[in-house]
Amino acid sequence: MKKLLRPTYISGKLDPNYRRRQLLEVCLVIGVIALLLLAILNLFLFDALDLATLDAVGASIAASLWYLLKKRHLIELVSWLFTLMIGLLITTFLSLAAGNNNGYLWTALFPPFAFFLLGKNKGLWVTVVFFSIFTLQLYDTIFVQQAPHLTLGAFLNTIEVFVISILLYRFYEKTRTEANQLLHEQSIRLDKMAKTDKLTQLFNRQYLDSTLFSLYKERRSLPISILLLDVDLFKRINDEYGHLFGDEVLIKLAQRLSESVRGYDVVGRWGGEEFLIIAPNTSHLDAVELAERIRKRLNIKVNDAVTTSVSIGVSSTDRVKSPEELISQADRALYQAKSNGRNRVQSFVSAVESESRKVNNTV
Ligand SMILES: Nc1nc2c(ncn2[C@@H]2O[C@H](COP(=O)(O)OP(=O)(O)OP(=O)(O)O)[C@@H](O)[C@H]2O)c(=O)[nH]1
Repeated sequence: MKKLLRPTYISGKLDPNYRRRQLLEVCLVIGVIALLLLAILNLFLFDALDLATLDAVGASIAASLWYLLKKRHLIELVSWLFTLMIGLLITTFLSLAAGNNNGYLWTALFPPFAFFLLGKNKGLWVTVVFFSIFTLQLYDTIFVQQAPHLTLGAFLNTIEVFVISILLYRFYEKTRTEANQLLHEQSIRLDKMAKTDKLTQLFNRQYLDSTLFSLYKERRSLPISILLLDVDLFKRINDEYGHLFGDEVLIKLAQRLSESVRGYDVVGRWGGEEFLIIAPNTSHLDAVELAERIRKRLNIKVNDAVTTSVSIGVSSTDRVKSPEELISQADRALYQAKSNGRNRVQSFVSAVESESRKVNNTV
């Protein structure tokens, strides 16, 4: 019941509800227009008030379903009501028309709607129930009411077509759902690959760039801070223990790094042995504190001879005019941290102060 009343919103063409919604919308709009026209014809041309009333009721039901679909986004509920409505329409028509025409051909329309709108399992059960009712009606028409043009052969042929169409439509629906599912999983996998750095499994530079740009655009009163982090003397580790060992160290550092940040921080590999942390809604002081905590946690004893250390440059958006400037300030701070002896955090603000102090002393 909860699922029936849960609104679902329109997303891209990969959304399994996209085409269901389209089919329902088209059918309901056509239904409202056709039923209103029939009501007018029945009232003014054929003087049949009872049929005109029936048409008007049908048009109101179709319009209400359209409202539930378009304005309330209740696609599950509308799918069920629409399928049941079609089933009722056909059974009512069959019992009115009896065997006077080939009206039972309308039953062929039921499975495509039921399977497409309700899925392979619910569609199967609903179709079986309605086909059983149609079969009983047909039996009554042929053998009880002795319809003139229908024979035992017609009855058997119809049942055979019922069974085959149930099997075929279920097969098509299964194929369609599986293909959709596969596409969906592939698009998730591709999306992940496009964002991820292969070695460390952190976000890659492209993703960091685009995230920083969009966060910068949407920033509010609180600043965004970034931490640019570089592993110290990493070349020595590579030279002494080999590139593969260097890779393992990078993976270990990346793991520790992602464990050290808060859930809303974005961590990625900026390139080589450099990492970037984007800390949204974080003041410069808080970012420096965060950097200090990270620096301590990344002092990892990799083997008896090697303990890693990192240098970190910190900058914040309250002092910049663009994301590029934010990066360049963090880069300058990082450079200072390296020049001041490595294994330290350098805020851009104090980096500038110490640079200007140096200039003043020289003058
Ligand atoms: N194993 C491994 N090494 C890498 C990777 N990317 C970059 N490097 C190495 O990282 C080293 C970076 O060295 P440098 O830029 O000289 O800096 P450093 O030795 O870390 O010294 P400082 O930055 O000044 O502390 C180079 O030897 C690169 O080859 C990688 O994916 N795997």
